Amino acid sequence: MAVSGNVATFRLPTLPTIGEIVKLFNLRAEKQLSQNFLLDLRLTDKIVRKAGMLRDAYVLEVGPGPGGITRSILNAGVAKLLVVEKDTRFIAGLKMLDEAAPGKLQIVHGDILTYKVERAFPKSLQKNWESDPPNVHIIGNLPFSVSTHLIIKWLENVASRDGPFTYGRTQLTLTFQKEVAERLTASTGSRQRSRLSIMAQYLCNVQNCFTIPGRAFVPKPEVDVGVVHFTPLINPQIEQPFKLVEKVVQSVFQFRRKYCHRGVAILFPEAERLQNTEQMLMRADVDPTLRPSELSIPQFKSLCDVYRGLCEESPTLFSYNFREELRQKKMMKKSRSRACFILEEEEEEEEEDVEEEDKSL
Ligand SMILES: C[S@@+](CC[C@H](N)C(=O)[O-])C[C@H]1O[C@@H](n2cnc3c(N)ncnc32)[C@H](O)[C@@H]1O
Repeated sequence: MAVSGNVATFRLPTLPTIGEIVKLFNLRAEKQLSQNFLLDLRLTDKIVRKAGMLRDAYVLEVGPGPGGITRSILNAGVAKLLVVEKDTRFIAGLKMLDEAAPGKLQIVHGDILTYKVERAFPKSLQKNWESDPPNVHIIGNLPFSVSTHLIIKWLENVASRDGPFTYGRTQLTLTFQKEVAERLTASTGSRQRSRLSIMAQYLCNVQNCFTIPGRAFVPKPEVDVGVVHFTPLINPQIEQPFKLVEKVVQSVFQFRRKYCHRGVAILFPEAERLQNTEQMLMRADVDPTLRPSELSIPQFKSLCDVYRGLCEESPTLFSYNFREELRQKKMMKKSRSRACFILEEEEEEEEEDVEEEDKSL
């Protein structure tokens, strides 16, 4: 099937199926690398359609593996496709695709976490941030651990308009574990609303395109997969440095089942906690008894703006680290009562919540 709606001018010649490529090159999926392959080209076509119009586009595919999505991208009539693959075993199979699509495919054996995307394509593709997105796209079905790490890195790049966003508002189409895809797109008040929802949505228009059942992959992962499309916003909904937004959002969601004042409080050293928390929530006009998931992005914006003001008034505030304070308190207690060390109830609760939030990023 060609990409629907587009009259693609390029079609790959008949090639061995992805399943045959996997057998031919003995590409057994490595469990410790969380490799799961998509062999059904109708599905890979569907993912690629969600990236938008790719005719004459410059595309970076992350983690092509045996090349299912790679074929669909080439068939969409792109000008250039650059693939970054970490596992050398896939390079020979990808070279077959290179021969079938001369001049279109560039294979990089490397790690996307360190690859310099800003050098991948010609500078002439750059567009103003305020213009339509450039004809540059990133597509990938990566292991979940990598894609979550990567999206946080790339969101920071959106904020600073560097890395893949040197070209302008480069669009991303990436897969995530279904639950992460739901968090990325969760709206105010929903159960899945989390730190990731705010960080993604204040910077991008984020769309949960569709879910791929785990059974569509070989080998079958334990979970289903969500395909998510990101288009950076012209104007971020919060105009503060990424690290400041990250700190406020992370703190608020630290105690996700409690009222939001609990999370806001940990932005401040113990000595001035109560007073500053009250002041911050009042100035930001945020009801302290809302749960973190009930806060809208404009409310996070107010919190970030007020916190920025407080940091300007007190220059050491931004470097304050609640966990560090907690760790030092624990160490002092430990040394005071080595024989029987009992955590106070509230600290235990805080520790549990901190751990719980770490798990549910
Ligand atoms: C889940 S498999 C998907 C393969 C293929 N795209 C598909 O859909 O069938 C993930 C692929 O990403 C590659 N990969 C994992 N970590 C990577 C990294 N840091 N940089 C580049 N590729 C990576 C793996 O080797 C593997 O080929």
